[in-house]
Amino acid sequence: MSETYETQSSCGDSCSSCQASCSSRSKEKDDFREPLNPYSKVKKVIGIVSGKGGVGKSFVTSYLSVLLNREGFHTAILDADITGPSIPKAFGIHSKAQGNELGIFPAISKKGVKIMSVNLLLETEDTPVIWRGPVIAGTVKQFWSDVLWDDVDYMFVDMPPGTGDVPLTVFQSLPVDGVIIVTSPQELVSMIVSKAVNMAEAMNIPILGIVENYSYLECGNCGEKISVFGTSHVEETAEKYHLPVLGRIPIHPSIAEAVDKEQIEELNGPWLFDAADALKAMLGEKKGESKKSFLRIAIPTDGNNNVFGHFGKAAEFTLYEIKDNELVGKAILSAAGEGHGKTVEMMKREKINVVICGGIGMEAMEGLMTGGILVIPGTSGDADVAAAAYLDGSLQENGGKATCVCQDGEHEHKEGSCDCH
Ligand SMILES: Nc1ncnc2c1ncn2[C@@H]1O[C@H](COP(=O)(O)OP(=O)(O)OP(=O)(O)O)[C@@H](O)[C@H]1O
Repeated sequence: MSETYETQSSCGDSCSSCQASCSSRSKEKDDFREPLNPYSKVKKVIGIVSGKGGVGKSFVTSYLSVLLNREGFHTAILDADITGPSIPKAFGIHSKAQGNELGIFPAISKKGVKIMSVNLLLETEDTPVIWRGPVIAGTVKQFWSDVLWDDVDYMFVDMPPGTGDVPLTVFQSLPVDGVIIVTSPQELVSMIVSKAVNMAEAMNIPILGIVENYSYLECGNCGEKISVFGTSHVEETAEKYHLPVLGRIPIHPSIAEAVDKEQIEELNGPWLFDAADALKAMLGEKKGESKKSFLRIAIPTDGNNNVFGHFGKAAEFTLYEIKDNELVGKAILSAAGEGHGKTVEMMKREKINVVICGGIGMEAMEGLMTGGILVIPGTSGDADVAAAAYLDGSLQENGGKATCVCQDGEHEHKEGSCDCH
């Protein structure tokens, strides 16, 4: 890449303490980047970086997305560690990415974390990715601009390890709002963290803090903390760069087990609560305060509680009101089947968050998505079952992928089915 970043900023010698809103960095950064696709809104992009490989960067990325998702935030992971993608497996995702003319659908975990990784595009998961820096950066850019992320509060980017050409190019491809540096307690740590700090500062990206992984091992009998990798230097390193320590994670069998069993969303541990609080502060949320999750799901139904085959022709929608993942209300909304334009407007008026349907025209889908409504097409059968499947995550994994997104007028609309295939 011929362009280089402006390393000076109006923030003085160090940009590590400056906030995401620092105007001196936003303009010059934008010049390098693809725009986010028009159907997505991402509030904060957080890069998880490490000065070297194998320090648990992917675990920190995944677990932070899980913690904030648990609190009701919409979280996503862009797996930019292209040559060593390990994120989908930790969430038990083995499906392939699907798409349509509007873009690529990310995989959605059981609890609702959106994930895009090169592993979702490979023929088989064990195919090695042997690509050079510019190709990797091109793929990461596409993950940013071609994936239908919808509405995301925090997008976590699992950066390629190290501070060489590849992570640098990836950094330049994305509008990162802040980075968290992951490290381990070894002698080398100061030098490795220095490199990561220098890289972030050269890019004018604020550093949110340092997380130390593999900090210690706790004896199961006496509770003694054993420093397996030697005495930690994280505090003095953090002090040197005026950065907070956002977490010290022990070597813990439950972590390795949760990742190996593909159940990271079931893991419980307090190790990254400070990091989660620092991230919440970026969106003005209070420490320890949980964002309540209210959800309004609309499903076109046929009068017998079955999913009706075409969104725009449905005479009624069944509305499900959800609070904290529990059904708190169910009602019928009359739609009169007046066509997709009026139906889209009705969905916006009714403040619907998710539409689950059978077939849907491209224009209607576009209208809903630009209104910030998540669309899951290709669903049939009992509407209650579909709504429940959405809530437990199985609809996103199985249904909705057989996307029946068809061009209006190019197929017959039959009651309860769509003929576009
Ligand atoms: N604190 C921990 N205790 C136990 N196991 C851990 C811990 N942190 C990470 N692991 C395990 O170590 C392995 C490597 O972790 P991870 O994939 O997160 O590293 P990484 O830094 O992303 O690696 P790379 O830089 O090579 O991409 C994983 O199997 C993970 O489950």
